[in-house]
Amino acid sequence: MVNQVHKFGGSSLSSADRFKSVANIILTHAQAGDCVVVSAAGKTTDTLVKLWQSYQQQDTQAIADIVLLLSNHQIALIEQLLIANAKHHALDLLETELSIITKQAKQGTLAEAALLAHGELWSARLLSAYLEQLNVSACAHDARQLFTLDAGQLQHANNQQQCLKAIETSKINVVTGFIAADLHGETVTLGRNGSDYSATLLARYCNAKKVSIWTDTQGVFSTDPRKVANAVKYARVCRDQANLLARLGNPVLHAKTLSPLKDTDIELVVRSSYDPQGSHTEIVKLGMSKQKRFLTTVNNVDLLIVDDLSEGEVAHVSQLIQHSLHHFEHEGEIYLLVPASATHQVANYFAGRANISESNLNGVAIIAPDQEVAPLGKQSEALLQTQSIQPRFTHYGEGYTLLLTDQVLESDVLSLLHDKLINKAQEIALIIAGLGNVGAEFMRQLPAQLARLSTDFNVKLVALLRSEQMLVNANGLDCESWQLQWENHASSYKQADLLSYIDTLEYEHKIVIDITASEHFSQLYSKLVELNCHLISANKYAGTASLSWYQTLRESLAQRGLHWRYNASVGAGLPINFALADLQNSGDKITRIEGVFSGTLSWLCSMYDGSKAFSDLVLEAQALGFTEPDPREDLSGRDMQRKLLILVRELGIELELDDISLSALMPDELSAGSWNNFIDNKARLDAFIEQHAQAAQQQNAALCYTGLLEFENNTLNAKVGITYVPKSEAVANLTPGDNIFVINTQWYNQNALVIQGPGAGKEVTAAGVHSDLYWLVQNIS
Ligand SMILES: NC(=O)C1=CN([C@@H]2O[C@H](COP(=O)(O)OP(=O)(O)OC[C@H]3O[C@@H](n4cnc5c(N)ncnc54)[C@H](OP(=O)(O)O)[C@@H]3O)[C@@H](O)[C@H]2O)C=CC1
Ligand SMILES: N[C@@H](CC=O)C(=O)O
Repeated sequence: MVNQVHKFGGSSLSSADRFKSVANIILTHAQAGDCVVVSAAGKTTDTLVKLWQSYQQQDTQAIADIVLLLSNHQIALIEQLLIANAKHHALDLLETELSIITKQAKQGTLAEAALLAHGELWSARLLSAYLEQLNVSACAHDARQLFTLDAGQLQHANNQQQCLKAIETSKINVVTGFIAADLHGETVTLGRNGSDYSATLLARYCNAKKVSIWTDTQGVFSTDPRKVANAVKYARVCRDQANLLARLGNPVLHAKTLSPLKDTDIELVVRSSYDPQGSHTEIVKLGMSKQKRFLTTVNNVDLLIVDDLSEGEVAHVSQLIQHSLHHFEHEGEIYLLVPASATHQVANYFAGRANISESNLNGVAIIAPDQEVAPLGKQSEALLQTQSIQPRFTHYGEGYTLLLTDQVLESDVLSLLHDKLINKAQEIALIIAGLGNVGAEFMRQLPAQLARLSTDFNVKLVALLRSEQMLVNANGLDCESWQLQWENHASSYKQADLLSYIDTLEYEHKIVIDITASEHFSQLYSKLVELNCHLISANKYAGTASLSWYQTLRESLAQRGLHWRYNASVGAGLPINFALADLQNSGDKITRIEGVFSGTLSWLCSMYDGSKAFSDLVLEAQALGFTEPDPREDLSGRDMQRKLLILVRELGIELELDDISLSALMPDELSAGSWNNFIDNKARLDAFIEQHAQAAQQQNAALCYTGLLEFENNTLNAKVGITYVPKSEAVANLTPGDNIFVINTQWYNQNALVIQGPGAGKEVTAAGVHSDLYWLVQNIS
């Protein structure tokens, strides 16, 4: 049974390395019985078209040159991919075919479609032979044996029978795209982007479940990402909008590609063969995804008014000019939007029934949910006028508006339209994990923050999570009354439930905010990134996980263009990460960071004067919301060690947590066992501290807990631990709870840059997370 049809275009097969990547994709994504539809390698079809033109012009020298070019290209591919008999066989066949082409060109018997078909035939044969060489059972099919047309009409019943008979269920079936045969067995082509069409036809004939169009873009974007940097890739697009995009000239999908899928449940996915693990776009049936906004450009078109247009004529002319035509009714007339290069041919076809109404037009189409079309059209006209661009023709259709003008719209104008009309409407989903000390405060601050953001952005809170329960609403939760909703509607969940919920969220951007203290939750990050979530962490576990895990996470974030903010994980609300990034961006080099990076330990050391037991102060710090959920994480120095590692990695230095030496502010034996056990033995902590405090006092110093990162003779020294600091120094005189970061750099050498202020506490930490959220929303939209 054919499970999937994969289709690879010319750019996916443009070199031997690309063929190898395609084979890898097949190895991971295809199974026996699947079909792989291929286009001609690289620019082979263009070269064959040039050969045909030279043949028509009877330019024998050009014919010889082009045949040599084709031969060299194919020989290079074969030589680099095949060995032994497979190679010799492929080279022999190629030589025979090229000499037949040369002979037919001399005799005047070349046929255009049969000539163009060679590109796909070469690709299918080569890929199939290469797969066999990799011990993957594969066979090549010439689609002229599968698809027959009679007077331009596909013979569906017959074709289906042919396909079901020919496709081998125990092999990977590599099928030529783009070509078919007529009733006499003569080659016909399926038109521009015919290989995509071949793939969906094949899927229909073989009852496949899914078609994957592997291309050089990651999917369907809100606009052309090559022209507009802020273009957003959509995870799901409805077939009707994809169809409209195609008819209006958007190059990613073509209207013909979609037609065989009508009334079927076959899934269609557009994904990148350059980034096979990356995210993609699913083209889904109507109602399975919300309608989106798109901006697509229309270049070099003419508008024809056609009289007495009968049913099927547009499809017929589209077939004739090998381009999907869009037609619409406007002020009582039927208009055809025709590429200027095809106007002559179209006008000839209608023989006196078509008049050119406007010519040499460019412009844009905005595709949007019906109710948004009119206001968007008006706004775009106004925006174009601010750029001194007057639309020559404006049409409001079902689900789109078309604005045509004299001039080609450049990237700056498209970016303006996109930012104002498309991006601003994009929805951002917030998923918040952790509603404890800091999380609850974050929620208290959220309504005011969302109100601030709402003037420009569409941010919705869609999930709240604790360790065992979650509260979700894909349309948005009311963040003022979350506690009440939690009491009434929170339900237990498993990680798989959470991930599948996030996967189905129909938002352009998703942000997961981790305000847990959970290592387990941080281990979900890679899956969240696969679901295209941006991340914000107050939690320090991901930033201090093993270097290999951390680097893999960073790579997959970068591959997907996702952000990860974690400013609150060090210094709570203090802008330490921003400062380090800015220093480095300015070309400065950080040579030393020293200070106190724990609010809890700063508070404890400053408050301790012997009048109160140290352990009682620990409980007070806990009640003030300074400590980690288990304060031993602070007392052990582990929390400060984590913070230093986060800073070190921020500087691009590759280090593991245990490379930072540590001495604890408590006796080692108290680290094991339960918190109650610790409380039972708190006298040992008090004695430990008392001893250190006296030793410090004898040196006229203060008992402090500090961290240090320095480079000496190119060697890195990173440590956290107990220090006796002379009482005259700033570190010994901190306001209780303050952090201090003393930063030396190339430019701040003798006179250090100092960042100091509250380094723990729920308000400042929650505010630090909000600062990351604000930054992220500004930067993703
Ligand atoms: N306090 C401070 O000044 C600062 C704290 N931070 C960091 O902020 C984070 C939160 O600290 P704090 O609020 O004090 O911690 P709390 O223990 O008070 O709250 C933790 C929250 O996380 C939830 N949680 C735990 N595990 C999971 C999980 N697997 N999935 C979803 N939710 C989970 C808990 O849910 P449940 O109630 O069900 O257990 C709880 O709501 C920590 O990482 C801390 O290091 C960072 C800077 C400063
Ligand atoms: N427990 C931590 C809280 C912030 O990360 C500290 O005291 O600094």
